[in-house]
Amino acid sequence: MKVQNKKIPLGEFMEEREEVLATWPTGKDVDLEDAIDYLKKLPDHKNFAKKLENAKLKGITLAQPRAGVPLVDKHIELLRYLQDEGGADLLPSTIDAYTRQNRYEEGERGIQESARAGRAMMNGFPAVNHGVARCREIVEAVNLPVQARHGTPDSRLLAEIIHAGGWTSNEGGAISYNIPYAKSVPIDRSIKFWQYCDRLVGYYEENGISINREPFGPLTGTLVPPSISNSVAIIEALLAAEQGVKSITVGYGQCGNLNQDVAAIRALESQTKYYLDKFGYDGILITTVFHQWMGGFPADEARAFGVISLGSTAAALAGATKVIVKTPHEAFGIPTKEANASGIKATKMVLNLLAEQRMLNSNALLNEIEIIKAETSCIIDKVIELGGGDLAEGTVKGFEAGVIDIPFAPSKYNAGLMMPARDNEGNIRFLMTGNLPFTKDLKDFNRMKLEERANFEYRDVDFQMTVDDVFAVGKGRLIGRKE
Ligand SMILES: CC[C@H]1O[C@@H](n2cnc3c(N)ncnc32)[C@H](O)[C@@H]1O
Repeated sequence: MKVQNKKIPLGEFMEEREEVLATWPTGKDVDLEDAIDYLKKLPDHKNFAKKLENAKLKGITLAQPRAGVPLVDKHIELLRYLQDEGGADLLPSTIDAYTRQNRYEEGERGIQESARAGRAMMNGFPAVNHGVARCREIVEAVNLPVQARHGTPDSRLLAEIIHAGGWTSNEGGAISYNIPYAKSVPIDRSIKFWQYCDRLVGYYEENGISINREPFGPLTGTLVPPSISNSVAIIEALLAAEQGVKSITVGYGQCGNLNQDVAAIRALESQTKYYLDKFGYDGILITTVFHQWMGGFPADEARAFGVISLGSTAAALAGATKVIVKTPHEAFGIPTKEANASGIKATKMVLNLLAEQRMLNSNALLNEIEIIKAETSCIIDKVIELGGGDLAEGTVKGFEAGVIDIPFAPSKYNAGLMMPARDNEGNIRFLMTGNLPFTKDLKDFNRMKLEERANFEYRDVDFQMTVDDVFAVGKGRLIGRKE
């Protein structure tokens, strides 16, 4: 399938909408004129893009949980609790796994079973099955903006329903909701799916409605080097801007070394701006989101709060616009509303204590920013070259060539030739670069940093470092030190 990084012509887009809205009965309730009218009436404090813009202006970091249960009344109860008791600044609706695979029949069954059982029989909120009117009930029941968070390669119908339903942000992207989430969705298909979602946001923007888009930063959430996740975020930001998206939140998942985590956010924000400017997209509101630790969590709740507080510290010192909150139930699964609220409270305690503080520009910080930017530029510039100047085509070719390569990704379209490991301070480095287009200097730098650790631990630089690092945090350490 031919892909092109070009804004979808309105007529072509409207034609495709007919087909998308017909894929499930609730699609027929989406009426763009009615949706624009409804969204125009939403107060600013319920608009995701506006709340992020305000936070960026004030230099504050907002706290947002993940949360989703199958039934509307229970979901409203949950979100109100996280708003009132937890103190959330922004609200999610985490979408269930069936909806993420467009398996709406099972979504329907999941709703019936949850109603019958009196408890959640699915791991999220099936927004497509519930439809526009019920999504609006949620927006009307809370005082905060609502965002769809999920992992859907084909989010076209979901995007139509949630935006018409008053949810003013959608998370995801052609790479970030495909490669880490699906085994066999071709990149060219997910690029087209997400160009549609972004074009829908572009249509709302052309009609005076601000809607935020948030590429999923952490990807597989397992030892992902900052330049890999930053490259993906910037590529998805550029693809979104071409379709008319004006509010973009680029994200990053905490890796654990405080200096590298702050550097990653600083590099991400400035390089996103650099590439958007370079390709002539102006007037874009760029914000950042820091995801608290996405890897294995300690089962002990007190230790879990330690991890949550470290992530909050990194987000605050980095000056991220938003932080995604974990809960003390992370090691077990879907949290209770109480556990979810306590994760937010712990996070906001740290954010408030650090409100007036930022990581200072030390040599270590500036050097790490430069390394991340240099690695990221190598990847993005090569992707554009492979595409003959077209970013969409270059992304397809980039994955085929292993120029973009995400560690531990399930997708069969991911090369899987690169391998990460931590250096002696816990920074994520490249143990193997596979076909990543790094300069010799960058490869030598990464090798040198891993040799420092190997010498310190009297071990070889090898894959065992990676294996030990994968399990370290669950065991209460950052670096998987040789026993
Ligand atoms: C991206 C993965 C993250 O999403 C979290 N998650 C997934 N579904 C839900 C859910 N339904 N409620 C709260 N958190 C959730 C999960 O715990 C993990 O931290």
